[in-house]
Amino acid sequence: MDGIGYSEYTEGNAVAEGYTPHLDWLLENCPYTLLRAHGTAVGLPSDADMGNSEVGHNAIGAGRIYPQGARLVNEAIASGRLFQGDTWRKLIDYCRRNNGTLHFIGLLSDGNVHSHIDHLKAMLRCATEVERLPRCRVHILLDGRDVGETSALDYVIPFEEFLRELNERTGSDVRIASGGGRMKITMDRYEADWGMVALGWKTHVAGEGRAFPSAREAIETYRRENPGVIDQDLPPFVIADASGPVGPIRDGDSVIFFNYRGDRAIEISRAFEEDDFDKFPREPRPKVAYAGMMEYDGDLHIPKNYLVSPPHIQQSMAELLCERGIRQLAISETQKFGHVTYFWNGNRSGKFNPDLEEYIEIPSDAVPFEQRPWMKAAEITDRVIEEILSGRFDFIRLNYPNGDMVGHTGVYQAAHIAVEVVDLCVGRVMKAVEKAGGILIVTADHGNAEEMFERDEKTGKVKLHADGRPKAKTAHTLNPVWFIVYDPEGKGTLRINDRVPHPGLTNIAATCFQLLGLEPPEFYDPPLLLVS
Ligand SMILES: O=C(O)[C@@H](CO)OP(=O)(O)O
Ligand SMILES: [Mn+2]
Ligand SMILES: [Mn+2]
Repeated sequence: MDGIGYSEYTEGNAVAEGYTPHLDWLLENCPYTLLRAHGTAVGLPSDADMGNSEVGHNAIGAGRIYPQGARLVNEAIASGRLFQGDTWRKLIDYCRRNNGTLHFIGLLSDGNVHSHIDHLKAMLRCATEVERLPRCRVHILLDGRDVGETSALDYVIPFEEFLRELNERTGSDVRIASGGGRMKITMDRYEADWGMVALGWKTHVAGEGRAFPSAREAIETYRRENPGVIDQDLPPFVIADASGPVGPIRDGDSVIFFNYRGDRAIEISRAFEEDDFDKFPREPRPKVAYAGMMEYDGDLHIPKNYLVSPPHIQQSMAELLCERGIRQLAISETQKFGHVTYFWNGNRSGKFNPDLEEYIEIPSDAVPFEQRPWMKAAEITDRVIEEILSGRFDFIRLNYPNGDMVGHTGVYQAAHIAVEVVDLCVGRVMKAVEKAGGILIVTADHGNAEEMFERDEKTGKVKLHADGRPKAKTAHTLNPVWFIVYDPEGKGTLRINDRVPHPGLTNIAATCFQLLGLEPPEFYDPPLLLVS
């Protein structure tokens, strides 16, 4: 149940306020516990970091905690290693030799899911103060999904001030060159909508699009013209002065995509790197040196050059279950397909053993999900029931994206429907599991839909707009998630082991081994159940 967490608050809680008879029944009748799904429990820098799907699925699949991208980049910057590495040197030398510009493209916020603005600032400082590059350009993707839904100017205004001060001090010329909402351009994932990447290319690379004198004016104008639009959906813009766009990407330039998380960074990286590329016409396609903050796909080696090495996740559960001959199915719709495959398997896209594994992707709708909160849950369920009853698999993992994808829209009524849809489908899966003589685990990778209104951190009170409406929250949460075991035949023989210290997502893998009758690897975090 992606993005369905537990919160004691009921106001703005689409899970508590939704009609969820199956979930209610499970919590009434089955062993369950709450798992930590954020912060250090999933390898993030601090417990102030909310959970997300990458770290959540990595943790579930890996069975133990790995320091994650956010932490690895912090460390590489703090130690100076990032700036001594081959990739940084190569990009600096390339644009210096060609009298080119150093470009940065990425998500401008401190959400710490895909990126962190402090990483960008540290690189700009080094590029100007230390490397003495005369010119840098920044292409900003507006967030509103991992941070407040209309917080773009809270980042853009201080950032413009930071650039002004930096330019004054170093004599360099650093400017914002283009941008747009992250759900409109550049950050598509799992090939759901290449059109977004094509539009990002046109904006950042060609410098084509509606022109504004500054990012601030672009944002203010778009908000005035489209009342109610939230940052992630703001249209693209190009910054121009009297002589035209200030920062198209040209031959001899270097480009750093500064997001560290892979799913939404792979497509744009492919557009920069692949010679045989047929997803959209790249006109122009400048000769540049390109690098990502991290290696985004460890199997396909995308991109070729990266600044920081990703966590090297090994011996994740899918791999070890293959070694034990367990036949496995992974299933979801496009929006979360990579989550149950690529993230679950430690950020690798290939199978471990094609004879034992099958991956099913149900194509997602390409619409804003508040318009289709049911998404493809029914289709996923039809298919999984067929597969459960076929007896072809020993272990099935399934992701319902609704709580998360609809939660991100900030539309409360839609989130309500999303949660009820998931509950309805869980009910259908329960029946199939019972018929097949299996066991069902119901859990989640992090919260979202259980907290649809912003709350004051100190008082816990819901924040309100001037007109009294609650402020929508689009981001993930710090809440724990349920871990419920439905064992229709077991007659109460399974119990939660209360002695497991600080249970979190990383305890799930060993628990699956336990339920499959296998000894869990001793380097996994301990299983959650007592089996008697
Ligand atoms: O949509 C996304 O990219 C993230 C939020 O930034 O959500 P999730 O981690 O659930 O995929
Ligand atoms: Mn998720
Ligand atoms: Mn999400």
